[in-house]
Amino acid sequence: MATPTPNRPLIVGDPSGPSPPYPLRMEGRVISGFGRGSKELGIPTANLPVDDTQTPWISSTPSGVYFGWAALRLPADHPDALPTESNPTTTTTSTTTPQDGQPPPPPPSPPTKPLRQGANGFQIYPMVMSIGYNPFYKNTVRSAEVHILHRFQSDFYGAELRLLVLGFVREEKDYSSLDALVADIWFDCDVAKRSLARKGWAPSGVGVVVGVPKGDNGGSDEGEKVVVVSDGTLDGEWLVRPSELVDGDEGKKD
Ligand SMILES: Cc1cc2nc3c(=O)[nH]c(=O)nc-3n(C[C@H](O)[C@H](O)[C@H](O)COP(=O)(O)O)c2cc1C
Ligand SMILES: Nc1ncnc2c1ncn2[C@@H]1O[C@H](COP(=O)(O)OP(=O)(O)O)[C@@H](O)[C@H]1O
Repeated sequence: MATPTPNRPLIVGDPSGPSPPYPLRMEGRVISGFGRGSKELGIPTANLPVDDTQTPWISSTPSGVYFGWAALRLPADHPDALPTESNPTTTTTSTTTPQDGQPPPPPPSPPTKPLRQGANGFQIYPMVMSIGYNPFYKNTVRSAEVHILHRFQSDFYGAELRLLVLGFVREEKDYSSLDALVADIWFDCDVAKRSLARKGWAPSGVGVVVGVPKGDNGGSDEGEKVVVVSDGTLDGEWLVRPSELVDGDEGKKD
């Protein structure tokens, strides 16, 4: 049994971008898990079916924590669904929020071109995920569960979720307490945010917002420093290609 992992790096991977076997791809509709994420941990995790006919790499990949980008296709009536591409409202540019004791930053210069936030109904978010047996809970079935680094106003069971997995953070562990597990997951979130906030790790042609905590010691203060990585160099087209799933078959939670 373990305490939170000490002295681990806050950034994973080379600045130029992911290296083989990454990126790895996984997709499906969000299914129910054991209902612990929100209630016990305060960290909701969207589960995807673990099926090696659909995701050939999943059975051989080491259990552990991974990070990358999630593309989520929310139903139009979901409170977090964005306007459609035909009616874009969002333009972005690189900016940060003020740091304590520092003068406010100059207003952002106008963007040279509007950056799309996604396409074909998909919205892109940074994510951190766990693949494995959750030794703290002693699961007997392997699960794949994703914490999207965004505060959603409501659930999205049944929504189509695509994952571009870009790197490995750490092995999964048992813990001496729930607090120790939660502390390590928050640190994983910080590692994902910082690692993705680099041009070589951000999708090209898409504006993405990554909240990075202000301090250097991790923490869960999402959004204290907001980094907008405009137009990275990573090929993210797979994330936003048109959906092949039939709507109306979302298998929503009762
Ligand atoms: C980034 C991340 C790291 C995780 N690391 C571990 C871990 O090291 N050990 C473990 O037992 N569970 C780990 N989990 C899994 C949580 O225990 C799991 O999300 C929780 O059991 C909720 O499951 P549920 O979706 O079935 O409710 C991790 C989850 C996430 C999102
Ligand atoms: N930031 C988020 N990341 C992942 N899922 C979220 C997030 N916010 C809300 N959810 C919703 O919460 C659900 C997961 O909650 P959780 O308590 O872990 O239950 P379950 O065990 O059924 O997965 C997801 O399926 C999704 O609908």
